[in-house]
Amino acid sequence: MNLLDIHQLDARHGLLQAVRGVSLSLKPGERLALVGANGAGKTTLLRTLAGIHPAAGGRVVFDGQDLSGHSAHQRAALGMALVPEGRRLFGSMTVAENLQVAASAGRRGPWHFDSVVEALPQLKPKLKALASALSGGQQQAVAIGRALMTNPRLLLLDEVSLGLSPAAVQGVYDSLARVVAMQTTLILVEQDLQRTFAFADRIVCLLEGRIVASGLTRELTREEVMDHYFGHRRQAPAPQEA
Ligand SMILES: Nc1ncnc2c1ncn2[C@@H]1O[C@H](COP(=O)(O)OP(=O)(O)OP(=O)(O)O)[C@@H](O)[C@H]1O
Repeated sequence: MNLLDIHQLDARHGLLQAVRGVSLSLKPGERLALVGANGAGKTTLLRTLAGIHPAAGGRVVFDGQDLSGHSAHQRAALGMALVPEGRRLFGSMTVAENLQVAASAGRRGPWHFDSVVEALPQLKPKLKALASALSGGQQQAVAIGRALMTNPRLLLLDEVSLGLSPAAVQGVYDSLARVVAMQTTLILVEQDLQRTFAFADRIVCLLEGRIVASGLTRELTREEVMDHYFGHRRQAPAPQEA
């Protein structure tokens, strides 16, 4: 059985339709990457799944349960966790407090304070530091840790490498490798196609809110994804003038 089934999902910002008839399914343990140019609708789609942004149409079924009318809090309790773009930590709280406060929103499971810190060892020396005093990579690790504390069955990760140094990005992806070893199902929004290809089982490309390409990572090339990314079609050569 699928963990997630999205049927014809629409989402709007006022008059602008940011997500248009998106349908996709996810099996337990799958790693799906959402790619697309700026403004393609990736963030809106993740936020709509998490219940932070309202759907304008369609249905989301999570583990057989229709989530229509479920609040973000109810979705978190069922096992959906979003790591938002920009991290949104509680800057005046310590790292440990940021992690602990998330536990109350979630489910019971393998993730607890000690296992999260073990998966994110860069946090160990920083547990008593204020979140606002951390580097970007460390803050990103806290944001991932905070999501893990809810014991998610589906982890939604929005641009986790945005604005980080190459070393910090590597640290975040090393942590994610430890997370997926726990069979966590996830949807990842990532601009770096090299990372996407190395990490995801399946890629879905959005353009202007619609799915324009979808396939197993091993069956796609980066060139094919880039073509869809910007809505380019390979054009036949122009006929030669006589
Ligand atoms: N709060 C908002 N108010 C109005 N329009 C918005 C809002 N947020 C996003 N949009 C618009 O909705 C569309 C989809 O934006 P969204 O942020 O979902 O795309 P994205 O693929 O995540 O882009 P990026 O990679 O730049 O984050 C864009 O046209 C964007 O301008």
